[in-house]
Formats: sequence, C-alpha cells, structure tokens
Amino acid sequence: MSNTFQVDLRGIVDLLSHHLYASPRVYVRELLQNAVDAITAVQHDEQATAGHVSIESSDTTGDGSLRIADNGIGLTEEQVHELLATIGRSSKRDELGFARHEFLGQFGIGLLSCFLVADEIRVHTRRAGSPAVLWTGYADGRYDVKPGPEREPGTSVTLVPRRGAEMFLVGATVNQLATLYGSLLPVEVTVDGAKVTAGEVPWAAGRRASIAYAEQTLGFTPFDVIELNVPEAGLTGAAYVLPTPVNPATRGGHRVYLKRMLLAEAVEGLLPEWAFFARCVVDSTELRPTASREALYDDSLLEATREAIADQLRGWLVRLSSSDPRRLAEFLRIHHLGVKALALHDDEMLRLVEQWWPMETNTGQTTLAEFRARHGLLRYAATTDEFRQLAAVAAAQDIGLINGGYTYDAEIIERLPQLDREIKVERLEPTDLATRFEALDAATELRLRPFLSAAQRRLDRLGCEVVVRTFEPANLSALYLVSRAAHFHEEFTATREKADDLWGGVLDALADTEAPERPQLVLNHRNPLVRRVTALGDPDLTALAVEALYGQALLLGYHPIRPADAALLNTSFLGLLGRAVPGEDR
Ligand SMILES: Nc1ncnc2c1ncn2[C@@H]1O[C@H](COP(=O)(O)OP(=O)(O)OP(=O)(O)O)[C@@H](O)[C@H]1O
Repeated sequence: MSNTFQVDLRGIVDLLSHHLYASPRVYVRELLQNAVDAITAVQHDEQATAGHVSIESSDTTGDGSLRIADNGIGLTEEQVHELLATIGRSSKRDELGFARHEFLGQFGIGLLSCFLVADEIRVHTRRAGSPAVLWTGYADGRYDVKPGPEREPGTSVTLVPRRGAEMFLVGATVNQLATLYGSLLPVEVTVDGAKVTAGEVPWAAGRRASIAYAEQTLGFTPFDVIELNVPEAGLTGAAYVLPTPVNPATRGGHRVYLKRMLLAEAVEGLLPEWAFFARCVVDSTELRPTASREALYDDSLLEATREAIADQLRGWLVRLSSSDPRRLAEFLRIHHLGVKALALHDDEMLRLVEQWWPMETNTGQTTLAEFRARHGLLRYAATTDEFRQLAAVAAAQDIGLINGGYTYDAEIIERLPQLDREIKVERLEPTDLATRFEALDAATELRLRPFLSAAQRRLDRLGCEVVVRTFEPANLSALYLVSRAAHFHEEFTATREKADDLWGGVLDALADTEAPERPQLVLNHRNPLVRRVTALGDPDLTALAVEALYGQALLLGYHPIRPADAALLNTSFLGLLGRAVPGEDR
C-alpha cells in the first residue's frame, strides 16, 4: 500500500522563518515576484496591455489587511488546486524541472512566506476564458476554494495579519520594502497609489546619474565608476571605486539584482578578494539565487562572471596607468594595500606597482622602476628595523637601499625577477655592510689594543664583540650589527632557556653545533667622539663610555632591549651624569 506524505504547515513556516528567510519582511518581495511573473506570463501569451502591480497597505484597506493586485495571467480553478495548495509546486519550471528563464520564481515556496506575517491568505484570481476563483489558505494548513466575484483577468492576494505582525503591513513599511526590492522592476508598481518604480537602471542613465545613485544608495561619492558588462551572465552594472581605504580583510558586499528584482544589498562572491576597493551594483538575467533569495548560487557561471568582472577592473587600472598616471597615483595612495596584495600573484598588477608605487629608499621616495634605472639593481632591507639601521651608512657609501619592510614590499621586490629576468634583486643584511668598513692601519690597530680588550671585557657578558673600523658617515659613532644567523641564535637561546627538559632536549638536538657569529658593536674611528674615547686614560670612564655607545647603537638600530641591556643603559647614563655634574658627595 502506498501512502502520501503529510506536511505540517506550521512546521514548514517555522522552518522558513527561522532558517531560510532573514526576516518576515521578505513577504513583500515574494508577492511582488509572483505578480511580476504573472504579468511576464501574460505578455508571453498574447498581445497584452501594460502590466501593473498595485499594493494597498493596511493604511488604505482600513481593516488591517494588505492587498496586492496584478493584471497578470491569473489561474484557473484547477491550477489553484495544483499550484497554490501544493508546497514546492511551481508553474515556473519546464517539463524537466529546470527554472524557466523568464521568471523570477522557481521553487514553489514563495507564497508560504506570507504566513510569516499573515494567518490567512486570500487569492482572488481569474484566467481569461475561465470563471473567477477565490482560494483561502489558513496558517494551520487548511484551504478552501469557491467561485469568486466577477473580475478582470489577473490576481489579487489579500493578507489578514497575524497577531503581532500588523506593523509589517502598514503604509510606511510596505512602501519602504516595495521600493527596496522592486524599484528597478520593469513593470510599474504603486503602493497606496504612489509609484515606487524608477524605470531605467541607474547605471544606464549616464555617469552623473550613476554617481548620484551611488551617493544615495551606497552612501559615498565614488573615486571612479567602472561600467560592467558580462554578456554570458546577462549582466550589466557598475563598479564604484571606494574613495577611502578599507581593510582588505573585510569583505565588501555588492548590491545584486536578478531580473531587476533586488536579491540583496550585501552579496558576497561576485568579485575576487583582491578587488576589495570596489562596490558593485549589478543586474543579471542568468545568475541564479539560492532558495532564500539572499545569496547567489555558487556555480560555474558565477565563477566565470567573477573572472570577467575582475578582468574589467584590471583593465580599468591598466588604462588609468597609460591615460592618467596622476589619477592612478591618487588611487594607489588610497588602495595600495589591495593592489600590492594583488601584485603578489598577478603580473599586470606587479608591473603597475613597479612603475607607479613610490617606495621608501635611503635617497627619498622613488618607484622601483626609477630606483632600478638609477642603481642597476633592487637592493632592499627586509624589515623596517634593518632599513633604519643601514639607510644612513649605505647612503654615505653611495649604496641605494629600499625599505622592504612595509606590508608586501619585500615579497613584491622578490617576485619581480619572475616578471623580467633582467631585474636583479639583492637583500642587504646588516653584516653585508661590514665589508665596506675599512680596517685601521697597523699602527692605530696596535695603539688601540688595550682599549679594545678593556671594551671587550666590558661587553663579553652581553654576548657582543667589539671592533673598531672607519666608515661613513663620520657623525655615526657606533653600529650594532646582527646577522640573520646570530638573530636566529639569539631567539633560539631565549627559547631554550624557557623550555622544559623534554622540549629543551629536542631543541638541543636541533641546535647548530657551530656557534654563529656574535653580534658586533662596530665603533667608527672616523667619529671624533669615538677617537677621544679610545684615547681616554681613565679605565672607569672608558667603561662607562663604551657601555653608553653600546646602548646608543642598540637604540639607533631599533634592537630589542633585554633586561641586561636596560640595566647597563641605566648605570652608564647615571655614571656619565655623575661624572658630568660638578660637586662633591655630601
Ligand atoms: N499573482 C499570481 N498570479 C498568477 N499565479 C500565481 C500568482 N502567485 C502565485 N501564483 C502561482 O502559484 C505558484 C506558486 O507560487 P510560489 O510563490 O509559492 O512559488 P514560485 O513563485 O513558483 O517560486 P518561488 O518559491 O521561487 O517564489 C506559482 O508558480 C504560480 O503559478
């Protein structure tokens, strides 16, 4: 024996309201959609008069109910039984069950959303050539059908509000919702007699109208407007470039219309992540909604559309670079983070950054292209700290240096040879500069030996090696240089000290057997103060001065100050102050 499933309507309505639809407000959208589809259907059938949808809110009906009337195709009694009373049945699918292209609806559940705000739905309908029918559906799952009063072909749906949902049916709310969802519909819609449809899509009405639309609906005056056109998705629209920076991690949503009915105001997935600098408003005839009609169905067409829009945005940037570089520079000032993120995997964007984005160098702000033209290669410091340490010394020795420490910059520089094998890139490390330091002559070296060993004794416990060299600029007294290996070793030792026995054992097994070079304090013998310090006769004062130079070099290079360093800075400062202030202790 075969039986038929029973459906508990209350359960279904509960499911829809809590899990499918974001808010009961969507009932206006579903009703509008049915009315527009009915008009579309009649326009396909015969030579029809202009379609019209009129909504009367509870302000006009006066009895708390809402009525929406269309002059669409209407239903016969047989269709009423089949379509209105069967959940999931829709006239908008073809024999194979695919959504028919010309309609907005497809799932056969839209009318149910009215039960989110109504206890009772009355549908008064007539198909041309058939008698009028009155169908009444109740929230508890019952419905009845009887002959209705005479009327023109078409349908009117009346909602009797549920207790507590009356506010969804009042004029102001209904007007706001009909405008939100339906203002671009190709069929005229009125609410309590006032027209809410605009006719033309705003991005087709010229640049000025398009900008005014962005100001009104998106709340900003765009930096620029890019026209969008993706024929395979039947998509037209505009991408509005944001006039202020946004966090690349926050995903911007886009305003999407499907067949001129608003899908949602913050749809994700329409643009690739890198294009966070644009907000789009688009209308598509081919993209599909999810059943909630609040998001786009993620299929291969959406993917192809995303790529096509990405191409159009990329094309805009490239065009700007050739036709209006100053405007491009302005754009980059606002959105450089996004463009740089994109440059990490997109050659065109990489070229754009190389040509147009000014980076910090030790000879001022210049683009990578200019830098390369001047210095022959791209020499960079990988962190801002390293750059600060090296910039002045490198400049004094006529070595150009780029600060690769800002977000993405080092990766961008490293990726450039992939674009053009002619481009040479070199990472400069603090210790690389040591080779440019000149050794002292033998006599001076000999003379400084006692000073050096005293200084070394003083700094041994801090794990630092003291050397004296001559280098430019002369006004720089001392540099603290840490190689990458030494830097790693410092971190490693700190971890080993904190680790428990088991983990410590593992770390020991990993440790390099050879001790790495120690950090160096390089004193500059070209600096007059350093010369005087090396010539001091007083051992206590020498020690204080060496410690002060060490501390100053740490600070200059933005090195981390360990507790031992802080203690040393403190004693040397107070010691020197003690020496400098005249008078006897009392
Ligand atoms: N105003 C109307 N005029 C004519 N037929 C209508 C009207 N409203 C509903 N119908 C009929 O009732 C059927 C069911 O409507 P319902 O809104 O539940 O689903 P749908 O519009 O087919 O799909 P979706 O769930 O995607 O909205 C429709 O397919 C349509 O045939």
